[in-house]
Amino acid sequence: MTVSSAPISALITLDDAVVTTRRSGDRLLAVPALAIAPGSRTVVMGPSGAGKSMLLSALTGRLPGAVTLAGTRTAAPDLRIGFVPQRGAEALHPLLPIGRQLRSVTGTTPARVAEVLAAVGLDAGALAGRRPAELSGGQLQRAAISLAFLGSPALVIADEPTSALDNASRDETLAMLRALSDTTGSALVVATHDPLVRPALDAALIRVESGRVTVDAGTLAAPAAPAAGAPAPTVPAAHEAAA
Ligand SMILES: Nc1ncnc2c1ncn2[C@@H]1O[C@H](COP(=O)(O)OP(=O)(O)OP(=O)(O)O)[C@@H](O)[C@H]1O
Repeated sequence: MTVSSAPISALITLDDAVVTTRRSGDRLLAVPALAIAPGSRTVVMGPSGAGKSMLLSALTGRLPGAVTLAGTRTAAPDLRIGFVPQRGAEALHPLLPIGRQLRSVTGTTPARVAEVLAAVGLDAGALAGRRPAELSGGQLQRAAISLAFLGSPALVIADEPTSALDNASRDETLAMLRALSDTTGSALVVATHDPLVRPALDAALIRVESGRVTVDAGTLAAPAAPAAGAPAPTVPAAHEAAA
């Protein structure tokens, strides 16, 4: 496995990457060529067991111990990746109040946490002091999303972030992810079974079938570069690093 930290325009690339089991050498995933551009949105779709979660792991470069990755993976220097799991509770410590854990994980202030919770529609005054078991599934997913974006990552990866939600919470969550990726400039890669996710996110499409990854032609184009002299994408106050 080659890992490069040379400056590249893509956040992450995989070239001729193959994931196999260590014990039997069975091939679980093959990625001919894939690049995740800054600020892009991508949906990964495919049947159960096809290799969607394995592809997300391969993008992060952190794979389960039972498998190995061959080929070439490049990543932008100091790349920060936020993660949103299927159920928000999986991203949260079960015993700590929400506000306290968001503060301690990211080293930020209570005011900043309140700001970030407000950005995902949560009232910090009412919820920051509660433990995860005292929040609904939709509220937990919002808290997990705020945690994923809190560190201003260049890339947020989400593994079936809406599959445990009802339709209303799903639609709100997708709108939130889209708005956050727009306003923060973070790229977004979302694995899902749900065909509604891609149009809701206005995302490019990667298909995974029986471990084979294909990219819909032209859908992973990088976003338009800012005009010369244009300011860098602005990050709203709720997503700026704490002073
Ligand atoms: N830690 C592991 N060790 C060995 N094989 C694994 C491991 N994790 C997953 N696999 C295998 O890799 C293949 C792809 O699994 P993966 O979890 O990526 O599928 P998926 O497309 O995300 O499925 P689902 O939609 O059901 O979550 C499956 O055959 C699975 O059994």
